[in-house]
Amino acid sequence: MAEITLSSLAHTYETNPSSPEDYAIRKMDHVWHQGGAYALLGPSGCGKSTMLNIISGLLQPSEGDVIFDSRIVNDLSPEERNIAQVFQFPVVYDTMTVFENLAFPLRNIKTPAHKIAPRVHEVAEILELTSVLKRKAKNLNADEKQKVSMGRGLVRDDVSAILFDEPLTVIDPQLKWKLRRKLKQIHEQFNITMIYVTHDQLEASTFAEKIAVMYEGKMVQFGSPRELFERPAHTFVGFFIGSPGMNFLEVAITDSGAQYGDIAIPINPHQHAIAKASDSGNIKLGIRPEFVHVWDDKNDEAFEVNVKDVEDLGTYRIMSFYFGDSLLRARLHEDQRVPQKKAYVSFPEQWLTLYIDEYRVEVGNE
Ligand SMILES: Nc1ncnc2c1ncn2[C@@H]1O[C@H](COP(=O)(O)OP(=O)(O)OP(=O)(O)O)[C@@H](O)[C@H]1O
Repeated sequence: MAEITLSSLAHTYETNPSSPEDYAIRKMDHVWHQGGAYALLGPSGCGKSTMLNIISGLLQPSEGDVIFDSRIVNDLSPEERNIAQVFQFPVVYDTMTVFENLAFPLRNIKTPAHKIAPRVHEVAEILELTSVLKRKAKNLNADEKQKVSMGRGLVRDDVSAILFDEPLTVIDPQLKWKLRRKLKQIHEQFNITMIYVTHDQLEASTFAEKIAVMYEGKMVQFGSPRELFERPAHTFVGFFIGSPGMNFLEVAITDSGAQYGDIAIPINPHQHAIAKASDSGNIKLGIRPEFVHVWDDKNDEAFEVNVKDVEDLGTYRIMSFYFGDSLLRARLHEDQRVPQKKAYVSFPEQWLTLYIDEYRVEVGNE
């Protein structure tokens, strides 16, 4: 078991990188604490697999160090790093039985014979593989094979960490939910560091205590699911997390607040001061649809807006409306009056976030 530190880490697949865009991982520092349940979340191509392969030792970073506790492990192989990795597609030995597949990693590290069967049975029990232990792996279906693959990762209790690279992609949707819960249970039981790569926010937030969001080779936020939702540190996090994502308005900063076209929007004084001092031409206001206040009646605090449509999503509704030239969204509660052509909305100051060059400006008391 280990704390995994990435120190000044960067990786490029190019031979002569000339710009930041040439890097699959841009220079970064990060610590994965021992025993954490983490998700690495981001869209296709943002660098998730590259990061995982650098931690496991399948890939050598172009720059920086991978440190397990206080030891630099850059030159160590995955076996020497003691990392278990579970991939998108099952890695099992077809001609072996399920029992032999699960026992294999233990035999590899010369586990005494009397300890092997109890451990294999324990892991098989958790993954509900007990009834197929004697079956040849080639006779299993895709779900069962992937469970065996995961079991092979989980069977050793001496690993530094277990890395999962989209392990539930091939799994039937019904079983996906169950397996995610199992992984969580295993994490609680064995206290092993787990890093789980996914591009699915639901998968990430049901599994992980903390989520690292990657975007264009950068880790743009590392926080709890709640932090990512309430305080997105980067516009990408606001856009990517939540359904629908955050609303954004490109604004100018005036002496009194933010200005969107000819509409003045009051903002937090601390954020206002920072924005005023900035010479950036890229300033945005963000607010989640959940935090847009939709009033039943006209009042001094509210902006009058034109409603485009209201989508019924069962327990709630999403109202799309025009604010100046921008199409924004607000979430309506089940029992809330549904506005017709006109609606009255306001943006509560505590939920209005200012972004300069795509990064969030902290509010004074945070
Ligand atoms: N072996 C390689 N050679 C060259 N470029 C690569 C290689 N592997 C990945 N890349 C590039 O590095 C960037 C990051 O890829 P990576 O596979 O790490 O992303 P990812 O977030 O895991 O994506 P996905 O979810 O699609 O697997 C992408 O631009 C990709 O095209």
